[in-house]
Amino acid sequence: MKWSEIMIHTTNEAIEPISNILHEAGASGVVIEDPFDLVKEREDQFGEIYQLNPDDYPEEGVIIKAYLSVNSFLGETVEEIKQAINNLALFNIDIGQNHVTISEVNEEEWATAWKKYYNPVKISEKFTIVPTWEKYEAVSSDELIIELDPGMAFGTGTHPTTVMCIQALERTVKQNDTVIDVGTGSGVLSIAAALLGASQVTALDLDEVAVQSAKLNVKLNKVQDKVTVSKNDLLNGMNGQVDVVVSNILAEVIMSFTDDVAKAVKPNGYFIASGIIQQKKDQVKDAIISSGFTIVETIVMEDWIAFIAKRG
Ligand SMILES: C[S@@+](CC[C@H](N)C(=O)[O-])C[C@H]1O[C@@H](n2cnc3c(N)ncnc32)[C@H](O)[C@@H]1O
Repeated sequence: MKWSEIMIHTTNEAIEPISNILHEAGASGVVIEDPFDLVKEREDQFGEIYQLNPDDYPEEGVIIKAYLSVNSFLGETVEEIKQAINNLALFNIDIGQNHVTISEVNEEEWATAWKKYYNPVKISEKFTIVPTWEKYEAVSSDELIIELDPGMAFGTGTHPTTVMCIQALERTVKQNDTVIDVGTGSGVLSIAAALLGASQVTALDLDEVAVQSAKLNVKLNKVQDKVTVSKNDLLNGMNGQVDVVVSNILAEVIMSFTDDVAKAVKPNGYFIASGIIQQKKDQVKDAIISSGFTIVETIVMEDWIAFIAKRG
């Protein structure tokens, strides 16, 4: 099969909405080239073990690459993508240079392009994320390993918004806790919660592709006895209360359902909210506090913020 590579030069803030647009347009996976990854490696903060080529990275902003199968309506698909990206500006999302280029590649190149950027990576004190196709031996006996095949869902486990959630889960989840993961993507956060000792984890996503991907990864990590994956819009229709709700979604979405989260969290339980771009930090914080939470920790990574909030 022939593939066409679409390349969009944009901003950090626009990664998630543009990735969603590309997924909805049928793109097969999305690769993010972010110059922060290079800096991160130089700092060697978490002992990352891969080499990156600076020539592949933009000097400012990020490049999002995705692959579309070449068919008779490719031109229309590309136009729809461009239009949807332009519309993001209406929601005050900074789309930066918004430079879009298209080129053709074959299937073999696509397979390499995707995997080149995804290697075993230690993302927190306890967790190392390992792509299913890589061999990896644990370095220490208390290291926790998450094997992942994100397929077309968001959640390679290495995005700053995900990393912050995993670090927050490490600090909040206790043995036998119950957890809800809203917007599970590849299922990475639910798997992390189960490996940290949660007895029951509910993984929810609106996107059927994510639901299938999460189910696969839950089995791969042998936590299917603890994690249930379902298609659901945020917390709609959910009953009962849990110890921890974790959600890595856009700031606007977080703000839209903080009251529902407050109903779903037990007194003294936690809400971990991520996917928040710096500029939206105060708005999201206010929304979380006005729903009855106290912010106990603010985590910052690159342009992103995550909150650990406790219900009073
Ligand atoms: C940024 S990804 C996070 C994936 C994963 N939890 C992680 O941390 O890497 C956000 C996910 O939220 C899902 N999502 C967006 N809106 C949603 C909604 N209204 N209800 C449930 N899931 C939603 C998307 O499909 C996507 O999989």
